Amino acid sequence: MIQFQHVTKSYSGDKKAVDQLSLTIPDGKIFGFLGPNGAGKSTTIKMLTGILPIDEGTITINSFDISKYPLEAKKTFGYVPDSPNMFLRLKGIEYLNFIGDVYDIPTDQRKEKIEYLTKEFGIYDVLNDAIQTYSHGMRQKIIVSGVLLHDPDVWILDEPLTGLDPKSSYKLKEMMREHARKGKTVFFSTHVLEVVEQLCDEVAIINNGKLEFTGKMDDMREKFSTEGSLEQLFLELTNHE
Ligand SMILES: Nc1ncnc2c1ncn2[C@@H]1O[C@H](COP(=O)(O)OP(=O)(O)OP(=O)(O)O)[C@@H](O)[C@H]1O
Repeated sequence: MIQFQHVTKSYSGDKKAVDQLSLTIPDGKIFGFLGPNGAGKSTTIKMLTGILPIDEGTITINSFDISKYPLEAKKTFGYVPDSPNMFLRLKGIEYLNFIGDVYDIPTDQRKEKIEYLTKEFGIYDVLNDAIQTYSHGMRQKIIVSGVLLHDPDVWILDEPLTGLDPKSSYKLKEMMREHARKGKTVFFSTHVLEVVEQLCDEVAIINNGKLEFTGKMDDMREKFSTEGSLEQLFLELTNHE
């Protein structure tokens, strides 16, 4: 479970990138964090994962406060960032073995899992190439494989489907469903309404740093259809490339 309590963040000046966000992400559900470009999704996820300090409020992941107990909190989650341009000089296999070392995954299990995951995502044959030679989608797949390799309880995914080919996107969605079915936590962000409609059990909508809505998908549809003030937001969430 993830809990945000009155979380606020400004980069500079008065404008708040995230403003008094309070939100609970339950276990056993796929939870979508939806908002147009610049709404505050990545800032929220960067605070959640301990990359950015929180100005005000608290965030707990499986009861560990990310500011007070960062190591304990970090052991419980896996994170796929929106930009997969990391560890570019490593070969794919070196990156996955590095993750295996960090999370103490026994060598025999590691080999089997790496083979399974990278075959599922169609990157097995390029594991001996440097990540910098990979396309955006392939870089994303190696990072997703790294997260799945250590199989954390809590998955935090920032725009995970952007840049994935349809087959890999389908596979990742299936894996997210399976993880939630096992009673684990899946929290992902997107600026595309259609993605949450396909995938989510529950959704939170953020706009200009503020929470506009949180609840079940049917209630979100109802809110969009009945509240005229949300029309512009709805257009921004549906009108994408
Ligand atoms: N490093 C930064 N310095 C200053 N302002 C920033 C920085 N990063 C983000 N912002 C601002 O904070 C606000 C929220 O940005 P954020 O990246 O969290 O939005 P987002 O919902 O993730 O958008 P996108 O869908 O485009 O990734 C925006 O107004 C953005 O311009």
